[in-house]
Amino acid sequence: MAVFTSVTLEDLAPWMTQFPLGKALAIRGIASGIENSNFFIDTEQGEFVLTIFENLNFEQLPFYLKLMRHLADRDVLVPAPIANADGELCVALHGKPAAIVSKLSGSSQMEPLPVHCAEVGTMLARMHLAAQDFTIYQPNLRSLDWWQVTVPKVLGFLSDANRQLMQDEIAFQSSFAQTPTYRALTQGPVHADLFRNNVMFDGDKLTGFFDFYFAGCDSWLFDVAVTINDWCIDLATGELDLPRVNAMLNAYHAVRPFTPEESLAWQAMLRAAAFRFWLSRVFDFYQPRDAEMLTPHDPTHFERILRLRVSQVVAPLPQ
Ligand SMILES: Nc1ncnc2c1ncn2[C@@H]1O[C@H](COP(=O)(O)OP(=O)(O)O)[C@@H](O)[C@H]1O
Ligand SMILES: N[C@@H](CCOP(=O)(O)O)C(=O)O
Repeated sequence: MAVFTSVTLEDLAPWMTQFPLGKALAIRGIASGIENSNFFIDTEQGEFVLTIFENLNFEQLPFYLKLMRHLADRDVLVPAPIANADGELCVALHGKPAAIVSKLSGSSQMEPLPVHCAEVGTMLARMHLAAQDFTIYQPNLRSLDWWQVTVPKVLGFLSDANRQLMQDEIAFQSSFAQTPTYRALTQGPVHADLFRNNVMFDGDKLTGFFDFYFAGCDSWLFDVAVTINDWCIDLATGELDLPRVNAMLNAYHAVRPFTPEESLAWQAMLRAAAFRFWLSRVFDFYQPRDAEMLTPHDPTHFERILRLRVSQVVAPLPQ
């Protein structure tokens, strides 16, 4: 279900002449993925990934593609978008925006150990630092403003207990966002969806972060919290797994030390990260998008995580 627009080798031949990759030798649709049409392409210069964007438009894409190019140029492991002869990273194919990026080797590590979490922590800190001088601004489009307009749309679908939880959390997060602690958090471009399925490993070595299409400017700590909530938990219960949490946080801290304000904000940020994905999953569950034939992600997973992050005191950040 991840090839919404089909492309043949014959379609590709004239289109590829604008890229410095030689001839396309083979093309294979990629089955996973839910947003875009993705293909592996073999060219005379090696293997690449072709993406046809099904929802994002030509105005929206430069932020994501230029951010990936900026990071790749600074040795952060991400797919490097390939420019055509006019220097463009995004070019129409079958009337839709399309891009070619380098192919990361390996596969996703869905049962990570502390060693994998440490790799992710190190690269995440390097990514935050490397993106500091990226000049294009786009907010995280799934942040507080989106939460505030989306919560009223889903409240009617929820049980009394979940409606209460959602109302309490949006009130808590709205007032937390006004505090000096929140305002002191360092902000910059963040991935904002760095789940296990968006990172590649070759054995224990990280080969790259990908799927930057939820990226935007937000607090670095929010990015860390999103990542911890997916990589460092017992998947059945949502409980934090301390060996993995410590591995990721210590590795991050060794590259980009956490600040005292970030320590104060840590628990609230873990709540924010759980809330963000509970809300989007509830929204997708009750208001499925057109033409989607996919099983929506389970919202109860992040409801469980949110309840835990609200009720349990979390261990402090390394200082
Ligand atoms: N640069 C890349 N290198 C290697 N594999 C990739 C790359 N980009 C995407 N893929 C593969 O394609 C799949 C779908 O990509 P993804 O970005 O998750 O799609 P979608 O945006 O449609 O959700 C990934 O799970 C991965 O296997
Ligand atoms: N990670 C999000 C959904 C985004 O899907 P992705 O496959 O594009 O990362 C979630 O789990 O709810």
